[in-house]
Amino acid sequence: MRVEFENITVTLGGRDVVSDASVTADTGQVVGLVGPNGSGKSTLLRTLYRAVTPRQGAVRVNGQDVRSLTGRQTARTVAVMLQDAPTDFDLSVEETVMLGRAPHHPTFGRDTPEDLRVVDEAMAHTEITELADRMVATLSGGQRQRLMLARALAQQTPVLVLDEPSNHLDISHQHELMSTVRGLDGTVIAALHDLNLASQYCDSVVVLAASRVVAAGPPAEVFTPHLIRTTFGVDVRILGDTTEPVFAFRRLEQPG
Ligand SMILES: Nc1ncnc2c1ncn2[C@@H]1O[C@H](COP(=O)(O)OP(=O)(O)OP(=O)(O)O)[C@@H](O)[C@H]1O
Repeated sequence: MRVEFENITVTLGGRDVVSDASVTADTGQVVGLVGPNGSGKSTLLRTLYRAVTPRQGAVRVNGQDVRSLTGRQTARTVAVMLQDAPTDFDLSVEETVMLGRAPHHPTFGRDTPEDLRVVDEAMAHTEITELADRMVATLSGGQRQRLMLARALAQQTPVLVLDEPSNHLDISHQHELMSTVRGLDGTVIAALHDLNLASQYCDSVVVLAASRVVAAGPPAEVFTPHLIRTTFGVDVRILGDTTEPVFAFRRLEQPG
């Protein structure tokens, strides 16, 4: 499904925290949102799953304004993996992944063999099968993050939103996660802090700074030393070749 954010402005606390942002993710693409803390990445994502209403603009999924979808239709269309997953619910890992099936059930419907198959597959994909009977509260940060991805995968939606999905993951699981989402058929939009991960796994990246989109396109074109310096305030050395650049960052020397 094609996702379009069209001239989105979001006002919170009397301030435009997203200003006139337009972003398109074509069907099957992985699009990365990058930018400094507070630049508006999460807020822009929230407009897609209707946790925030834009003051101006519209978000469309395959041409349809998300505001015209029911809650159930939204849950069947967009799955969300948040950066700080709640931990205070008294459920096992498997039961939590099963929550992802809820939008596919009739009200008070029972779990079907198909639900169990999808849940098993999602747990295997995210390497949490051996944790299936553990209570969520006992998991480590990284295990919890993989659980939240499993729940989102079990939802089997054509659009997946990831909000800083890898902040608790070790390096191997960061790559595992990105390569899992890369291998999905659906459209993925992810807020990412790691420019190397964004560069390696995203078809295109969108750079937000101070609530505005300042650049968008293929990572190799967008992530220039100039853009990284002006947006993030760090110097960058680019290693490797131009098709697979690797960034090494260094704090800007202070003048004087
Ligand atoms: N409910 C709210 N009321 C007032 N301001 C808010 C609210 N929610 C977010 N903001 C502000 O909006 C701005 C953008 O926040 P947002 O979480 O979208 O940024 P972000 O780019 O995702 O940041 P980070 O990289 O730190 O996660 C921030 O200045 C934040 O403090």
